[in-house]
Amino acid sequence: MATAFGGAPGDARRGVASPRPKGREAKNTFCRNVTIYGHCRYENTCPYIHDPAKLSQNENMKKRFNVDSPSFTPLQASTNGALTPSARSAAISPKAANAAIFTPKSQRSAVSTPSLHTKEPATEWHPQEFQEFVPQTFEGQMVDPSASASVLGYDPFNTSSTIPSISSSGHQTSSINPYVQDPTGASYYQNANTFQSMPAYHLYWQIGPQPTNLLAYQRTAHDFFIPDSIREDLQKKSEVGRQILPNSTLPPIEQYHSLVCLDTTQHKAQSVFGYPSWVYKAVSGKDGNTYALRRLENFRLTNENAIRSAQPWKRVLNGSVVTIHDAFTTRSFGDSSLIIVTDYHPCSKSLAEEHFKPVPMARFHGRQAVSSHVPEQVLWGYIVQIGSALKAIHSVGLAARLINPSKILVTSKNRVRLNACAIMDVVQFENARPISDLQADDLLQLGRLILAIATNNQTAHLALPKSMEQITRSYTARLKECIQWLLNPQAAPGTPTSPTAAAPMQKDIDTFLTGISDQIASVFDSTLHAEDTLVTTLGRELESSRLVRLLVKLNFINERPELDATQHVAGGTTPAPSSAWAETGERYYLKLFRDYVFHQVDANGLPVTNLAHVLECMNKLDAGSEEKIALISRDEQNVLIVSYRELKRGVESAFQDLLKAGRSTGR
Ligand SMILES: Nc1ncnc2c1ncn2[C@@H]1O[C@H](COP(=O)(O)OP(=O)(O)OP(=O)(O)O)[C@@H](O)[C@H]1O
Repeated sequence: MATAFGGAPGDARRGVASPRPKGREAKNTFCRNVTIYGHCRYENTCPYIHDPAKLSQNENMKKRFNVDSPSFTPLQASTNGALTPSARSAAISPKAANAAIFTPKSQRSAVSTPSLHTKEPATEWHPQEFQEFVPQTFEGQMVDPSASASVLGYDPFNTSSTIPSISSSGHQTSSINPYVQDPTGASYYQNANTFQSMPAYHLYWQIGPQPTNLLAYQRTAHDFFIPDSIREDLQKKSEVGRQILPNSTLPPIEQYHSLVCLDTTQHKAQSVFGYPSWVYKAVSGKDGNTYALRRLENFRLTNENAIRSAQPWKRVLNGSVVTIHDAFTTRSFGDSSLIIVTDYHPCSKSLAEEHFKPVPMARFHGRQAVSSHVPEQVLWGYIVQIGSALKAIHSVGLAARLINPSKILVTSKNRVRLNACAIMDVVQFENARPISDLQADDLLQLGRLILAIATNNQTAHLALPKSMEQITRSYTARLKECIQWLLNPQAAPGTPTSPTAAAPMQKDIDTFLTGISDQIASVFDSTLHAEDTLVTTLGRELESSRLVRLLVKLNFINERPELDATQHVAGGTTPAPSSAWAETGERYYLKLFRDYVFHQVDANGLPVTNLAHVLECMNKLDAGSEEKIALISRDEQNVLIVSYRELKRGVESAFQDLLKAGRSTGR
């Protein structure tokens, strides 16, 4: 059996001597027999030289370097390093000028590192098929990098249907903007207009930390989708946000309809507002958004200006304040009620529910669960977030007035928002206190809130020395100092707050934020980490949506015999109705590919539902990989060997025909 190199297997191991030289080569070689045995038995017929004197002069000269050797001449500067045309270079075919740029193998194969011991399959070279690589996104948009955006007339924020670009000839051309709604929907699919063999980007670009024990090309199924916890959380929120009560007796209020009560308490006593209060989720008929409506039952408006005091709150847009949208009174419930319209945060609960809700333990016959210790970092998170909310509120001359565990919403893990702003301004409009008093009171209430959560006791401030002892035992001196500062009454002018301080300590939100700046930096850093994680997650979803669009495309085109008939009538390329998808048709393999991807069965004929297989196939199809797959007909009589590249070409052409057919029939 001959190997690829023409020798018999094992030749190399047996150490066979190299073949005897022939012709001119032999004439310049001294016979080894003369060297070893002193004479050659075949001197008459042996092609080697037996007389040392007969060795050619040329051969000797070649081996020595002497004065006759040609001197070294560098290439002429004018040629810029290029070889001057010589007889040798002239022999190269002019076609070589069109040859593709050399690309190292390792770069060509992005799939895996090529093994040094594996032979590359011999590929036929068709120069017309291979072009110089140009990233697709910029194909036809090669611009002078020095050209400014204004010269190009390109406004990245303009949503007009085309993006002007400069062609290689320097003329401005228009290319499709894939982000614009287009009636045909064609531009929504990547590479809609042309067949492109390689995607212009690296799929599944990795951001952030990776599992270390995987090879470069390996992925886990989780790498393709957002983490289960986030997905579950978002899905729950979406479900709860869309929830409606079919037989609800709650009336629509103004433009708000589909009311759902969010309060689980059946019997309402007077709440912190002085009125029984209810919270509803409702959909606005004006903008279709969902809002939270807080209703204060039996509220009588005695002064028109009272309701106007909610107006400035609309301008408080802070991440730690539930945004206020509107305030009005209504008689829709059969009484006179005050309604405050705020942002709706699905699946949220109050800080009271988070930290003070008794958890009955069935195993211990109704006894309450032992309180759990709240980590200090969580408490600092609350302090910084509420501090930021107070900064936004105080700087527009308002006061939060209610910093109470039941009126602070926990909208996601450790994310809190003040939820009762504006209400006290309306309700206690007549007996309003000076704003400086109210703002100082905000700081005091914040101190009580943190003390209550840290000691797991809502009335901890009533037994302050004992509570502070508890804080000393469980938390750092830094946190204790912070709580003490907040709980201290406003320093009177001229009273130094520390023995070393000459001037009285000013007690306002700015002083407070300056005092906790180290903690703000640490919370800010955690927020940045959380943001990085979310961006990574978003990146994964980007690729999932790409696959969804490819799947949609596949399903649009697969098995459309009726479309072939339309094309035939409309002058399409398909020869006869339904023939393209028939067993002899040019699109038959797309049908088989669908079976290959989705309808696989195991050796026992049982369906295989392997997500990794589907993702692998879809990505290879999208990339137009050269890899070949065997597609087997359903009766198992025929096997078609097709590359993903051919499949991709087939998908594109079928989809283009589909679009053409849609346009020609006016659909
Ligand atoms: N803006 C909002 N978005 C989403 N849910 C909210 C919103 N405001 C309140 N809720 C939900 O409504 C529930 C009740 O809120 P509320 O402020 O009435 O608390 P409460 O404990 O019932 O206090 P009170 O005894 O004063 O009525 C909260 O636990 C929360 O789940």
